Amino acid sequence: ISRALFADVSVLLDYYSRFNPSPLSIKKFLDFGQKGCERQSYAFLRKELPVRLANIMKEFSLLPAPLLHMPSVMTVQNWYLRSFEEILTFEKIRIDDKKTLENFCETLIKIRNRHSNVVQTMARGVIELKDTETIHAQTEHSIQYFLHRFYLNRISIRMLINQHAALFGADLPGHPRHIGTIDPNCDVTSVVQDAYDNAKFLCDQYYMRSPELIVETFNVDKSGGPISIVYVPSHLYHMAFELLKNAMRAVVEQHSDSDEFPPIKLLLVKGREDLSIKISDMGGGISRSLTENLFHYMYSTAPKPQTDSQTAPLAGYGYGLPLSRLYARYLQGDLMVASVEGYGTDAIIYLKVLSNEANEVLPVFNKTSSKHYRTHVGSHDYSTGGTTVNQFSQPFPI
Ligand SMILES: O=S(=O)(c1ccc(O)cc1O)N1Cc2ccccc2C1
Repeated sequence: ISRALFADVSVLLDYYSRFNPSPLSIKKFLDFGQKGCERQSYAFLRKELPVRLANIMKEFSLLPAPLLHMPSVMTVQNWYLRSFEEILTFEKIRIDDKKTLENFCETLIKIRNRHSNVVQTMARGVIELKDTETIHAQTEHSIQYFLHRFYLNRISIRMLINQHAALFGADLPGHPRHIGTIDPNCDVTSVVQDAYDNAKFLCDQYYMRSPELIVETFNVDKSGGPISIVYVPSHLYHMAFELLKNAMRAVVEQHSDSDEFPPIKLLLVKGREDLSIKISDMGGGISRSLTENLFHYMYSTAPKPQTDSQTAPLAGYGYGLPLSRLYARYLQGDLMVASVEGYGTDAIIYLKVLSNEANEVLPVFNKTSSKHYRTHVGSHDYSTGGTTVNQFSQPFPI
């Protein structure tokens, strides 16, 4: 980028990163989709998208220098810079005639396509870093912290673009009753069943057999009808598919020499506040010390050659679990894994039942977030008798 242009862009980055992103609830998305118009969406997005882009782009510069200078990370940064500039060209335009609205929508779709491989490209950047140098605790913490926020920010930007393109753009029309990517009556049981059918298909292809699924549902409002919420079916599908794949793999590998598998149990309960989906497998489980690694982005997406079956079953887990948890957290839900080593694992998805409570959760660039890139994760404030790391970072002479 030419020097003058670069100076100009960094001024704009500073300006837009000073605004906090404006979270929308799934109810607001729904109401706007049913009665909002393209001009209003345009007026909102041409400010909100630069704000969300600038907030995460400022955080890029806080990344540990070694990662920041990895070729793949530089590539992703350039995609963000170009997209940021392209949207800003609409901030200067006064008129919002039909042609401008069309150009805006085309620009959003071009940006969505440019960023389609961001997850893989960033993953490659982390692997490039791992292959060039050892990663210290602080660096690992900063990378984990950044990637959670970076992917959450990306989910939110793609949600805004997808809604605008689906409602006003040339995107293929989805379900007639869907509002953009949102289903006002998302039938959770049928989405989860779809996820199981597809995971089963893959499992049968790879292992020649697969465990059955037993579904139990409870609806506290006793309506007796299907359990449904206002939600984004593609997000729910992504989460359920990931957890069912993990459960199937665990059961098949744990019971490889027996001729029948313990079934995977899925409990679906719609409470007053939470809709919970618990997926229980008897796949042998995982120790507590390894459970936290399940959500680390450090594990390469290309699985390491498994030396023996004793090595952690999580290597090569790719980003499926951490990204699935971000989809849940994006609209104030959550995803948890509770394992009983030697027996099996429960994985639970929590979603908000009330659409006005399902607000976007958006990372904000400020002093608090910047602190996370500086604090020293090494000093502990608990002693466990093992190698207590003290401020001298050497074990006490015992
Ligand atoms: O770590 S797990 O307990 C496990 C983790 C997440 C999940 O959703 C379900 C799970 O079951 N598990 C994954 C796996 C793969 C191969 C062999 C054995 C195991 C055990």
